[in-house]
Amino acid sequence: MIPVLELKNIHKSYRRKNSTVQAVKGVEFKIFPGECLGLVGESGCGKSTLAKLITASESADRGEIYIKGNKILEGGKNSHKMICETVQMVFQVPVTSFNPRQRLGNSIMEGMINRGIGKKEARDRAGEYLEICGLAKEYAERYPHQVSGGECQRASFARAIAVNPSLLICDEATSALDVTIQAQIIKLIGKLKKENNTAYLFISHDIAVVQEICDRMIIMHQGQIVEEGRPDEIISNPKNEYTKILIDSCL
Ligand SMILES: Nc1ncnc2c1ncn2[C@@H]1O[C@H](COP(=O)(O)OP(=O)(O)OP(=O)(O)O)[C@@H](O)[C@H]1O
Repeated sequence: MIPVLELKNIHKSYRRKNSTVQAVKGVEFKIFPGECLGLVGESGCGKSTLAKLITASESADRGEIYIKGNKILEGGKNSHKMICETVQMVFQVPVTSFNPRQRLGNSIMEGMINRGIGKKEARDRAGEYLEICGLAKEYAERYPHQVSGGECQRASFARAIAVNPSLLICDEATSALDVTIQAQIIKLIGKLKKENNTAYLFISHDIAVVQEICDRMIIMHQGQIVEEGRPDEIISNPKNEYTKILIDSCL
């Protein structure tokens, strides 16, 4: 089976005024269709950098990224198109990812219209996706500042799933939600995984949530993968010293 996403020996550094930070050092992993991969690690270990590299908002110093078997080329038009068609992202603070002057419904419709769906159908579907994500259709008429953080997060999931992505990257996407909304979103992720074969890269500090929804998990420490495996196995029998500390501090 061809992975939806494959990272090979990825390195990324950031240059600061008087120093260089090695944010990602030789990271490799694959995600297959319908699989949810959890990415866990302390603040600053390079998780968001990986998400930025996958969506080409940053470019790697070294290494290769493949989406559905196709190599992503920096600045390549085809690569950009493929990322847009295949990958969607949901962020921790969704309000900043919405255009403040656009109603939520119009933001959700945008991706569908870009894919050739008629305006009327896109509008109907936007309402349906909002409902799938636990919001009334009427939320389509609201602006981002007129909804709560949790509601905005659900609208952001609606926007992401409206274009039926093969890979959905959730970067701390459930961290700011209260437990009931979080449970709804987790249920939704499970449903989409099963029904649409959507693959997930689920970036989180929350090992308990990762254990609940992820098929595999990766532990990152200082830019490197230090452990990889099934969440239950890692949590009950961590092999790496850092993993042990992380699990003890989280559970
Ligand atoms: N644009 C940038 N310029 C310079 N350094 C950066 C930049 N972006 C990230 N870094 C540094 O790279 C390292 C990895 O950052 P990254 O945001 O990937 O971590 P993270 O694991 O996502 O952290 P968090 O969980 O806090 O979001 C950190 O040391 C961070 O300070």
